[in-house]
Amino acid sequence: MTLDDRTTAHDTPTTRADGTNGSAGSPLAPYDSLLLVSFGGPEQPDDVVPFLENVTRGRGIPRERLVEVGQHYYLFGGRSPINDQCRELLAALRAELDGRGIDLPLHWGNRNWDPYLDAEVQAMGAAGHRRTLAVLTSAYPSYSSCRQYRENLYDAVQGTGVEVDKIRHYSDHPGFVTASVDATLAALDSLGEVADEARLVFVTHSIPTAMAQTSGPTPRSADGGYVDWHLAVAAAVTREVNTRRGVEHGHDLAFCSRSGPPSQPWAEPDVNDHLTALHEGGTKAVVVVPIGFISDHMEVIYDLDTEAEETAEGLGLPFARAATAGTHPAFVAGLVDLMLERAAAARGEEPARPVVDGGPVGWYDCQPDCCRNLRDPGRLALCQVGGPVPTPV
Ligand SMILES: CC1=C(CCC(=O)O)c2cc3nc(cc4[nH]c(cc5[nH]c(cc1n2)c(C)c5CCC(=O)O)c(CCC(=O)O)c4C)C(CCC(=O)O)=C3C
Ligand SMILES: [Fe+2]
Repeated sequence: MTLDDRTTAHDTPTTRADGTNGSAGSPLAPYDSLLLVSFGGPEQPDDVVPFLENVTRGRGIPRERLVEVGQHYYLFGGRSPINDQCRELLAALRAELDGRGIDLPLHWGNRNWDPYLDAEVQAMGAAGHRRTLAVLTSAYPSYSSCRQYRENLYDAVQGTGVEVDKIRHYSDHPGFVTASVDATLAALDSLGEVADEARLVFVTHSIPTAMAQTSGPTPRSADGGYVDWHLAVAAAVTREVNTRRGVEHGHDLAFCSRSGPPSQPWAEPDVNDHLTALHEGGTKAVVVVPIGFISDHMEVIYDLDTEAEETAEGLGLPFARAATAGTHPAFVAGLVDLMLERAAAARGEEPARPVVDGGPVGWYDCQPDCCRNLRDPGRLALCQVGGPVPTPV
C-alpha cells in the first residue's frame, strides 16, 4: 500500500544504464524507495481471530491467553489503533521528507495484517524498486523486536529483486528520547500537586527471559541487550526530566503484556505488581512511560490505560501515562536523520551516529549471533553482517 498519488508517480522509476533506479544525486542515494515495516493489527471484529492466529502460529501461546487477548480487542470494537497510527506516521514522514526536498516513494507493510509485507515488497519489485531502506516501528534489539522482522524481510524479498537495508536501532537517538522527555513532562504536569513526588515507571513489552538474555550481539551482559537498551533510555529520559524540573524523580523499568505458558520465565516485574510494590513502599504517585513502544497501540491502551490504571486506582495511587513518540516532530525528524545517516554509510561515508549520553550506539547490520531465533535457528534474516547466513550454533 502506498500513501498517496505522488508515491504512485514514482512507481515508474527512471532506469539508468546499469539497470538500477535513478536515485543518484538524492540525499538518500543509493536507495530508490523507503519501507515502513510494522506489526499490523485487526481493523474490525472479524479480523481479530485470524490476526491472533497469524501472530501466534507455532509460538506455543496457551489458548486461554488468546481468548483473553481477543477480549482486549473486542473491548475496543475489534479494531486496533496501530494501522491508523502507521498511516499517521507515514503522513508525517512524507511531510518531513517533502520539507527536505526528498521525493522517494514511501511504502508500508506489516508482519501480521493487511497491508502485508510480502505483498508490498512484491509490488515494489514489480514497480522497479531495487534498493529500499526500511524503518521498523520497533526501536530495540531482541528476537521479537528485530530479528523476527528481519526474517520476515528475508522471506518477503524472495523473487522480487529488492534489496533491503534498515536504519539502526533508534531508541536512544535524540529524536526518540526528546519525544519521551516531552511526554513525561506533560504527564507529570497532569498530576498537579503530587507531581514532584511522582516516580517514573518506564514500561516495555515483556519477553521470555531466554529471549532477553540472548538479545543484542556478543559479548553481552547477563540481562542481555533488550534490557540494557531500555535501562539506558530510561536513565537518559529521567536525567533530562529531572534537570528540566529541578526535582529528583526516582525511576524503574517494568514490563507489560506477558504471554506464554506460566511455566516459562518472562522478564519481570510486571507493571501491575510493580505499582503495588511501589505503593506498599510509600510511593505517592507514578508516571508510566511506555518507552518500549512507538505508538499508543493495544498494549498501551489496554495493558496500561485500562489494566495498569485500574491497578493504580484500586491502590489509590495517583497515575498518569505518558504518550508514546507517535508523530512527535522530534521523533519524525529523527527518523529522517537516521535515513540520511544510513544512506551516507551505504555510500561509504562515515556519518556521525548521535545517541544520548551513555547510550549504546545502534548498528546497521546485525551480527549473525545477535538476537538468535531460539525456536527455529535455521531461519535466515536480512540486514546481517556477511549476508543471510544461518546463526552459528
Ligand atoms: C518485544 C515485543 C514488541 C515490541 C516491538 C514491536 O513493536 O514489534 C511487541 C509488539 C506488539 N505486540 C502486539 C501484539 C501481540 N503480541 C503477542 C505476543 C508476543 N509479543 C511479543 C513481543 C513483542 N511484541 C512476544 C515475545 C509474544 C509471544 C509470542 C511470540 O513469541 O511471538 C500477541 C499474541 C497474544 C499475546 O500473547 O499477547 C499479540 C496479539 C502488537 C500489536 C498491538 C495492536 O494490535 O495494537 C505490537 C505492536
Ligand atoms: Fe507482542
